[in-house]
Amino acid sequence: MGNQMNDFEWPRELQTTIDGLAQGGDGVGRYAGRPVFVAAALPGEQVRVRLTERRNGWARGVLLEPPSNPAAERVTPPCPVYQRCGGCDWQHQTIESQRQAKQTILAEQLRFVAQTDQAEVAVTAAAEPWHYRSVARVHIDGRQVGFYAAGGRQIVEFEQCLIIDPRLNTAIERLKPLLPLVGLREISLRLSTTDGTIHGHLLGQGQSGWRSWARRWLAADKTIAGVSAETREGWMALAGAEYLYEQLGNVRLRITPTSFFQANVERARAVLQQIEQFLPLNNTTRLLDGFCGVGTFLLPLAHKIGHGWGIEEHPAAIRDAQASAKANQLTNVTLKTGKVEAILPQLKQQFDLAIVDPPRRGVEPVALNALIAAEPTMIAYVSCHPGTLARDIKILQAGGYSIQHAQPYDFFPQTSHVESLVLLSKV
Ligand SMILES: C[S@@+](CC[C@H](N)C(=O)[O-])C[C@H]1O[C@@H](n2cnc3c(N)ncnc32)[C@H](O)[C@@H]1O
Repeated sequence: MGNQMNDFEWPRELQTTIDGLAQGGDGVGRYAGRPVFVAAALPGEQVRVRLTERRNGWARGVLLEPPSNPAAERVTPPCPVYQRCGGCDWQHQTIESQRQAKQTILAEQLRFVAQTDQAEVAVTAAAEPWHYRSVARVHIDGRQVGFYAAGGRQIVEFEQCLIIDPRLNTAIERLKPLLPLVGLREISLRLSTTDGTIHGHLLGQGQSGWRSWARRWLAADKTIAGVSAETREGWMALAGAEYLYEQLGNVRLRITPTSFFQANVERARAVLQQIEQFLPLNNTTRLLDGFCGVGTFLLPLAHKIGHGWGIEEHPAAIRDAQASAKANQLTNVTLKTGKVEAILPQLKQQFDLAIVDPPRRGVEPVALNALIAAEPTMIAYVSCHPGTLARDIKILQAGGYSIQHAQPYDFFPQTSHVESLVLLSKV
């Protein structure tokens, strides 16, 4: 328990009424004026809570029993390992209320952190609530295969995960009889939604026997197109195809096993389409894609612009983007390896339009200031964390930008993760 020296004495258990949902997914109640974050609790519910973390200004806890007055949005989670597996924290509420909550969370972050009332948050753009993930990262111990338990490293086995693509469930079932494999701790399986092939990436203490095991896996399951392993230097191919490919717009993107690529590819396509509609691209446009990954947004837009710049810190992802640019005959892109905060200030390049899609920690202030200095007329900010998004928007607003459109995209139904697209334009 994360107790701290307190001047406020929290009880072990308490009763409260939930009045909202916090970024991060918990219900929020109050005790002696201080917020109490309660897992799996919904607004309006009166709950009895056992505290698991007590701080001076706030506490966190879990339900002692089902709420006495369950919210109308409460549903029975369909997954048999719900709350044991650390995967889906919001299966206890309807998909409609999840989406409404994501909208509220984004609106509140923009209001309270970015301090803007000007932003109207559009209705959450939604897609398939189940079986949407094209990546599954399973942990392995001997013959045990599963996901980590909530808040721990214990493996929770499952028969059919309800949020991964059914083809990944089948591949995991076919994999089990081939185990154990000495030194194997984890496999990341990625499905190409374009051609249905799967790539398996092995993590652990690699052994000489892994290569022949990989060949056996390929022979046992025809959907597995390639197997690779993590190494100290990066990665190595063990058997079959080295790369996976996904079609986005009119571009076929190459994806190395260690490169970031979106886990919900259908939503990534929807965001790309929306960016394309928002940004007034033409054949003289100078477009920046900060945090470009394998070129997910930049390359499909390249045929519509004058010149594009992509910046990405992971060398393998930039090599993928370069290979895809070449294979798709896109000669009007400059791809730079390195941190956006280091490269952008040095580029001294003006842009007409910009896309940024940073990790959860958001964009460094030095990079935001360099972006402002580059004077794009519009910025499309794709975010996986509403808090850091709102913090960064505050800086962009001070730099002369205002929000034109803000919308959550439901990339991860059944979870509290909020992905959003915000369009800003120069005032
Ligand atoms: C959320 S992903 C987006 C990638 C790409 N836009 C896509 O949709 O596939 C963020 C990317 O930023 C990269 N990254 C993280 N921190 C970075 C930094 N400081 N500078 C440049 N790239 C960074 C990661 O390697 C990752 O590829």
